[in-house]
Parts: sequence; structure tokens; C-alpha cells
Amino acid sequence: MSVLSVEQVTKIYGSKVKIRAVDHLSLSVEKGEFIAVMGASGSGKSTLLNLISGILPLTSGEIRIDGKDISRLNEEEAARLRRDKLGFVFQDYNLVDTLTLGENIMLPLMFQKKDPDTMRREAHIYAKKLGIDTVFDSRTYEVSGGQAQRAAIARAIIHHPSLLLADEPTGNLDSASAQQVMRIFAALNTEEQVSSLVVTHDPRTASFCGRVVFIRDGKVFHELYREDNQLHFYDEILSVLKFLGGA
Ligand SMILES: Nc1ncnc2c1ncn2[C@@H]1O[C@H](COP(=O)(O)OP(=O)(O)OP(=O)(O)O)[C@@H](O)[C@H]1O
Repeated sequence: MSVLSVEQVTKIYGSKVKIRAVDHLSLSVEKGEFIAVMGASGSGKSTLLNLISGILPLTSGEIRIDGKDISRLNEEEAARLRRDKLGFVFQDYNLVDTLTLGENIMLPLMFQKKDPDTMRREAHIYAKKLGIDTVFDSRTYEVSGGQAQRAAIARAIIHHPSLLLADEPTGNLDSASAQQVMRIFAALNTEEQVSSLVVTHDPRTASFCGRVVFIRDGKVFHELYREDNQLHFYDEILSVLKFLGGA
């Protein structure tokens, strides 16, 4: 069973003037896959993420997460699905500034009402894994962007979601921090089989993934699978982007 299955999904915005943001799009993510979604501004990437996370209703089609049809959920069920099955990483980290990094990492476990000792222990395990244990008790404004984003990743996966959704996770980072963050994504993918969908404009970020899905006008335009060499994959991604840009 696929972790995510998007079947012939269409999203039309507006009533008088209709905008077809996503158009009969199909995509599936298998357990342990690490996928980048690329496409020009306005091609429908954010709409697709919002449909998958159940924030936006579909116009037609079907989306299943772990086999469960999310288009049939009521608001409360959709919220529970987001909380239990999905993890989110955003461009601007979305950490809570009044909490320490460690407390931010623990947040999903607080919602699961775990006891404080277990929460702290598990948060430390992830902070160590992501190389931010030394700033566990720091505030969000006392750490670098790369450290903040690594805390956001720890928070996104600490409850073992089925699917990690990331929207421009390296968008605010310098290139060294961006590479470090993507190496962490890749390691989590290999070591813990975290299935991830990463929306990005950056070909270097995408080259860490195993597959890149290119979207144009709300449709899947092309897909690339990485063989072994990241540099070669990067070149292939650039060629498709050049073609997309010129088309
Ligand atoms: N709430 C909305 N109401 C009406 N139209 C919308 C809305 N949100 C997005 N759109 C339109 O839908 C299309 C797809 O937008 P979307 O934001 O999904 O693209 P994107 O690929 O994420 O772009 P970007 O890379 O700039 O974030 C665009 O034409 C956009 O103008």
C-alpha cells in the first residue's frame, strides 16, 4: 500500500473566474521514498501540498494517506490525520519563539499526552541525531537558521508520521546550511525510512532526493529518478528546468 496516493486530483479556485490550479494530477509515494516537487511559480505546488494536508477541499479526484481517503473526512478527523500521520517543515521554521528548541521538538508528544520524562528523553534522542543537542535549552532567537530548521525537522518526525511534507525547507538558509539540512533529510530517509515530499525551487536541494516530480499548469510534466551519482542527477534536473523555463 502506498503511503500517499493522489488520484486524478483537480482543484479549481473561484466561482466566477475559475482557476484550475491542479488538473487531473496523479502521484503516489511509496514507503521510504524521498521525493522533490519542482515547478515554476504558480504551477500548483502549494495547492497540491494543501490538498494533501487536508487544509483545502478537492474539486474532484481522491487522495489517500495510508490507504485512508482524506476527502471523506470531516474537519475534526482531518485535523487528527494531520496531527498523527503527517509531519510539516516550512521555509520559515514555524517554531514557537517563547519555547526552547527542546520544548518545540516535544510539542507533538505533548499533544499525545506523553509523560514529561518520556518527552524529554525522546526529544534528546532526535536533537542528538540532528546535531542540535548542545542548543536543546536555547531559545529560537539564540540559534542559527540551520539549527532552527533542524529543530523543526526533529519536531516534524518525533511522532513517527507516515509522511513528511516540506515546503521550501532550505529557502531561508545559506548554501552550507541548506546542504547540511538536506543531508539530514537524506539520512532520516535512509536510516528511518521516513517518506518525504519536499517542494523546492532549488535544484541542489532536489538533487538529494530519489525522485523529482516536475509540475506545470497543475499537471505532472516530467519525472526523474536518481541513479547513484548526485552530481549527475543535479545536471539532469537543471536540464529539465531549462526546458521548462524555455517552454
Ligand atoms: N486561494 C486562491 N484563490 C485563487 N487562486 C489561487 C489561490 N491560491 C492559488 N491560486 C492560483 O492557483 C495557481 C497555483 O498556485 P500555487 O500557489 O499552488 O502555485 P505554486 O506552484 O505553489 O507557486 P509558488 O512557487 O509561487 O508558491 C496560481 O495560478 C495561483 O494564482
